[in-house]
Amino acid sequence: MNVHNISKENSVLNTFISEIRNINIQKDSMRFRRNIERIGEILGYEMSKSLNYSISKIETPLGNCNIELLDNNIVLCSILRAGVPLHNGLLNYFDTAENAFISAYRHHKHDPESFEIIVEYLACPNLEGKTLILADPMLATGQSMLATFEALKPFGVPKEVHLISVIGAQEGVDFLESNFDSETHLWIAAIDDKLNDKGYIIPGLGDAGDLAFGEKLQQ
Ligand SMILES: O=P(O)(O)OC[C@H]1O[C@H](OP(=O)(O)OP(=O)(O)O)[C@H](O)[C@@H]1O
Ligand SMILES: O=c1cc[nH]c(=O)[nH]1
Ligand SMILES: [Mg+2]
Repeated sequence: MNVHNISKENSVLNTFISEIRNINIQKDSMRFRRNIERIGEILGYEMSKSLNYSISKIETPLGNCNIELLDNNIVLCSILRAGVPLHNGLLNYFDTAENAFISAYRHHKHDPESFEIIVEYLACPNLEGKTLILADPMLATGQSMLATFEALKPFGVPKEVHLISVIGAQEGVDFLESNFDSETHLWIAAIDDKLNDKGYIIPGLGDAGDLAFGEKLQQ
């Protein structure tokens, strides 16, 4: 897998990452969602540099020019719930992308430290030969990303797969590296050191779904 850790280079991205992590600023859910969206825009822009382009002739009011435009047929798939603002950010840049949504949540069976991933809702176009972007802001154990990717398999074989995440734990990145093929790309805005015993990223930011949309009752 090709891992692109965008925060290796300083940029305005650092501001948005610091705000979603900051215990005070993150309480403003509108700002939290907007920051995730802005990070989605930046990750999408960085990812776009790896896509395929071909020359188009553009007529301006004063003449013609050639410009290389995106060839890829993109399907943008986000993991509910926390993926929604990230999806919006990516869709801001990939105007003609097709869209897919899939749900994944942690179901705690007996104790708070063990869980399984439940995939229930799935709406997806044909993926055959397309460029699949699978987006989820938090990459903790990596199990949601893998479970959703497996659930998408009946929809066709994508030409390219790009995973997009905002904050990951090194453990989750390693898990994806051993479960996705070497051609897959991971575009990520920050990689943290570890997970706690409940599978939360440390230092991370807390619960992204709750920060974006409010607390939910455990099922
Ligand atoms: O890498 P993993 O260990 O699988 O964890 C990451 C998952 O956890 C969060 O979702 P959560 O289950 O909190 O659902 P939510 O988006 O509805 O809050 C996050 O959005 C990922 O989907
Ligand atoms: O740290 C984490 C891990 C999973 N889901 C989150 O929202 N945060
Ligand atoms: Mg989730």
